[in-house]
Amino acid sequence: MDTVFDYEDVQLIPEKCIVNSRSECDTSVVLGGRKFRLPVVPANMQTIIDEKISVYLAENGYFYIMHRFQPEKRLQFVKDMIDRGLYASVSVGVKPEEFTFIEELAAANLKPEYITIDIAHGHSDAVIRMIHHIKKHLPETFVIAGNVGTPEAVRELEHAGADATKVGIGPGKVCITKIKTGFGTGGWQLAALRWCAKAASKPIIADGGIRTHGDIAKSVRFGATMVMIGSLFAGHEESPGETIEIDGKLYKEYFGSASEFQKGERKNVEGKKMYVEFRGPLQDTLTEMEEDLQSSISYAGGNKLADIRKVDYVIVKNSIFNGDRVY
Ligand SMILES: NC(=O)C1=CN([C@@H]2O[C@H](COP(=O)(O)OP(=O)(O)OC[C@H]3O[C@@H](n4cnc5c(N)ncnc54)[C@H](OP(=O)(O)O)[C@@H]3O)[C@@H](O)[C@H]2O)C=CC1
Ligand SMILES: Nc1nc2c(ncn2[C@@H]2O[C@H](COP(=O)(O)O)[C@@H](O)[C@H]2O)c(=O)[nH]1
Repeated sequence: MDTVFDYEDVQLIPEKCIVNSRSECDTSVVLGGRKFRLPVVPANMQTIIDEKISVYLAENGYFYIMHRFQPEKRLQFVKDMIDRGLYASVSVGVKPEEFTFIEELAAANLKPEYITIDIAHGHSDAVIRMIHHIKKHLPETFVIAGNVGTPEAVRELEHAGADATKVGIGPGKVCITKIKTGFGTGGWQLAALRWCAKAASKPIIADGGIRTHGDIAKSVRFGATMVMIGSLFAGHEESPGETIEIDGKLYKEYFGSASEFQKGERKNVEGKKMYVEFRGPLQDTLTEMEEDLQSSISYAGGNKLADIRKVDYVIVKNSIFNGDRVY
């Protein structure tokens, strides 16, 4: 592998503008035959997404993936979304009861449009077995498999039948995998994305490490079709995490899916809890992301998302913030 770098080490190089207004730039993306307004999906974590947010995102043209941490509610969730005329998008693990859940969906003739296999170390036979299981019982469902961090893993999961792979092991804000195990793409997630994207023949979802809206454009440049984001979505008034007040300022709870707060025990803990600053309504962030991405497309000299893929870049090793705070 050649040079490695992360989001903050890279700047994209502008091309001559071809639009008269940033509003002409189209940020939409197609995944699994559906068109979404943004190439962004809030992380399938319990402090990021819930039923209400899922409905809001589906109704308003955004992609969502419901988390898998209240398994007793999942079947009804799929049914409710279908009854409302909305697409259903849920997550599964790989334990035996998760295989049963797929069979229950099929038996009830409930066919989610999207199922995401959400495992820390997705390059595994267990994930391959689950891909085969979903394709056998729900052949029309679009299967996203992850998480992985190598081209070999992308190829193997695609070969097993995955329709998209999710790349990112350890770059997350509440992740401690990199510290506790010494493994992962933390610190070089953007280069890992590029490495994986070169091997991919199907869409890639870049997962973790997004700290600014510009990082979304950088992900697209290096091969992502969609970008999964946790921390930037944790602080909204709709966010499911607890709201606390410190010295008159509001904060929201954000914890890892492999943290003791999620697991209820201190076993194989690879995640932590933090508090993020309150950011107001979710739609304000989605609108700002869209505006910023429209601007990115204009700097790329284009009018659609794919035009970002063509731009050149420089590596500026840890210097783009020049000592400034991000916000
Ligand atoms: N993207 C990332 O960097 C990471 C994300 N996470 C998130 O945390 C949540 C929990 O993940 P996960 O622990 O996989 O889910 P589960 O706790 O559901 O574990 C899934 C299965 O995989 C096994 N397993 C877990 N990790 C490994 C491993 N390193 N090697 C072999 N087998 C393993 C588990 O067994 P056993 O527990 O007995 O080993 C279990 O049978 C998920 O939402 C995941 O996305 C967690 C860590 C990293
Ligand atoms: N290593 C861990 N990674 C985790 C855990 N819970 C979630 N995640 C991953 O983080 C991203 C979100 O990253 P962010 O930088 O946008 O906040 C999420 O989608 C998961 O892939 C965990 O407990 N440990």
